[in-house]
Amino acid sequence: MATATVTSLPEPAVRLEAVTKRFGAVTALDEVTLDLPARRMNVLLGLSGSGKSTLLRHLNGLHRPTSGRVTTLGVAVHAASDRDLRDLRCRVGMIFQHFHLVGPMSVLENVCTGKLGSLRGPRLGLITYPRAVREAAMAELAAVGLADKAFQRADTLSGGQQQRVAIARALIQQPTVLLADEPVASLDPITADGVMDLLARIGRERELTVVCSLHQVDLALAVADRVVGLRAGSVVLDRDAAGLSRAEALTVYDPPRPAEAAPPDGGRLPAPDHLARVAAAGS
Ligand SMILES: Nc1ncnc2c1ncn2[C@@H]1O[C@H](COP(=O)(O)OP(=O)(O)OP(=O)(O)O)[C@@H](O)[C@H]1O
Repeated sequence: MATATVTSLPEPAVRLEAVTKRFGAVTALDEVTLDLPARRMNVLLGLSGSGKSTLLRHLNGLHRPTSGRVTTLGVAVHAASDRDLRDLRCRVGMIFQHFHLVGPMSVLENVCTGKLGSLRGPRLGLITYPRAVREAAMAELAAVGLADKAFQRADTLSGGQQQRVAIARALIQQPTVLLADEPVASLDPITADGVMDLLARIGRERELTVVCSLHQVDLALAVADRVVGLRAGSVVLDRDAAGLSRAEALTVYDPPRPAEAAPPDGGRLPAPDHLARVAAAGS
């Protein structure tokens, strides 16, 4: 299987073909086939446990599928060597719900750590990073509006500020794809709006392919170009956000009917009739 890295930006940026992921008896993803367009804000919606994080983690090889194919930026992730994955991860940034900053470290050094994947050898202390990296980190902090916090300990910042630092840490990699796993789930609604606005604006300005899981439907509709809905590991909605109504988006959260109750092996739930009608209305 070829796993060559490509230099031009493929379209779609991400392709999943019949991807199934099982954790023991649990089927987290069930035959997911999906294309995510390049240079767009792609939002994943779905109940807790529907498979959003699992899907995201397949895109940079943090998970490998039980079966099926995952292609990110032209790299066959399902078959990639560790070295191919390391190279891919230099082009695929990731941010998380709980920020994953090093609390006692300065904000600026936290941003510099985003470059560790492409620097040789360990670094300890801001001064051990090349000047060009420190300057790039300052520029990214300015881009997220936090240049004045550069020399403060990361754990003295608010949650919204910490997530902005995490965004700056991802941006210093100069990624082509940015994965965001519930980036605002720990934030109050106003701060969440601000962080998502920032993410959407930077994504547009830098022509990033963003893949972001969210729990807030209204926020998703406000920022998304494409909305993908997951239920019990299956795609039940895959639409451009333009023209997608709130009611249609909310169908992602419809409970399965009793006849669709998950079999003991955690197998696939069939899509309800009304979702088929929603899909047909959008085609
Ligand atoms: N490492 C793992 N080991 C075992 N089961 C897992 C693992 N990761 C995920 N799962 C299971 O896979 C299913 C999908 O989980 P996943 O975290 O992808 O859902 P999610 O939609 O991201 O949920 P949330 O919104 O709560 O983060 C769940 O049943 C979960 O318990």
